[in-house]
Amino acid sequence: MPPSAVHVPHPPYPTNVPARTTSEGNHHSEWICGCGRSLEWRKGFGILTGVPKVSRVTAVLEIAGLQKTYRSRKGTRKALDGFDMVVEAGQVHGFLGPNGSGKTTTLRTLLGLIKPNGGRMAILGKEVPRHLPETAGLVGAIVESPQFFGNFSAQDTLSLLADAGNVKRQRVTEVLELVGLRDRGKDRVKTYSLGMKQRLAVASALLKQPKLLILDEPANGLDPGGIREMRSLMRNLAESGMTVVLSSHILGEIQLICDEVTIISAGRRVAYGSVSSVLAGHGSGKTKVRLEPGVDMRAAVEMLRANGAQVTVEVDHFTVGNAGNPAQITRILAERQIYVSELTPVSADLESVFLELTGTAPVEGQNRQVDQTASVGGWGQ
Ligand SMILES: Nc1ncnc2c1ncn2[C@@H]1O[C@H](COP(=O)(O)OP(=O)(O)OP(=O)(O)O)[C@@H](O)[C@H]1O
Repeated sequence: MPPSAVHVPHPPYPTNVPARTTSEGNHHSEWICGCGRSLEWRKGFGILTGVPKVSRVTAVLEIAGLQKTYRSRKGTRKALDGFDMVVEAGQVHGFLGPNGSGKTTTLRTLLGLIKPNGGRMAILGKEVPRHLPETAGLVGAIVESPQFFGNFSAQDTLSLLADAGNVKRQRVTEVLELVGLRDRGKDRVKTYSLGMKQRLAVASALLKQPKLLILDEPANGLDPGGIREMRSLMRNLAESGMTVVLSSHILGEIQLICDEVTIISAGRRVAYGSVSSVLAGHGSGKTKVRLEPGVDMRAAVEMLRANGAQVTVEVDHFTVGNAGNPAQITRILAERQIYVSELTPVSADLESVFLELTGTAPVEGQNRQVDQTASVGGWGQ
């Protein structure tokens, strides 16, 4: 059945129906028209058959099986290899991946700047690129560093964009305030620092009060204070109902700010879900050990090292890096009448999980090449 035959305009967006996730992490959602009928033609779009239907659309962004191969005289390069992504309404969603993993390709494809070779995408319940004209006004995006006229001020730049997009001039003042450029809004852009230009870019993406904001490295060039301000801006926007997709290499920042993350490697999704669930699946392999007060920590450490443990000593505790079975630690120490008062697995942080999942952890004595984890299909062949 062709889409037009069943498509009834959807309720504006989005609903508060929670997404459901299986133990395997599969996302289950059903696409329902305003009339309440299921859009059967979307069945192949990441929807599992035989799954009970939720009553409304909850995903602001849904990508399924996206494929993109760049072709040139030199050969082909597979940038996206069946990539999937789901972003629920009102989230700050981190989009992470090493250099060359396919993030920009995904975002550019989503915005209609690149044609995919396969897969399906929908923004705010509408398939793109077919419905891009309807969704374009609802999406604000900075995918590559935007170029501004150096002789224009931020205010001139935004006013021009506002006029072109039928946005009220009042909104220019609001977005300048939001991104912290109020006092420099009348200065020429060529006098701006990198971070100030970045703020202007975010302001331009916010002009239309988009429902979905896509930002590629928004913290690029920002000072620590600016990064913190950007973080609270993102959170405030999400709290006001906007959905924010954030691509960044600053993983500590992502861990602080994002509700959920999608990790891409070699054009495929390798992990997704809430930050805590992604972390929960990956222990650090380290165990923190604290001894009873007054016990000789140095003797305990020596004993463990003699048994092959990799121990890092901190001020009032130590960490064993390779304790496959933490009971070994207590056994070795107890044999010498040394007793532990704390034995805690150290949880992984997003950076170490990222490095593990994407295979990009530095290896001593090796210079990893950017494409080392990519699936390269005959470049130069
Ligand atoms: N126009 C192009 N022609 C050929 N190959 C391309 C083109 N654009 C991107 N690629 C290749 O596609 C792959 C994915 O690139 P992409 O820019 O999507 O990565 P990325 O995850 O955004 O990287 P980064 O974090 O460095 O910005 C890379 O191997 C890149 O070299």
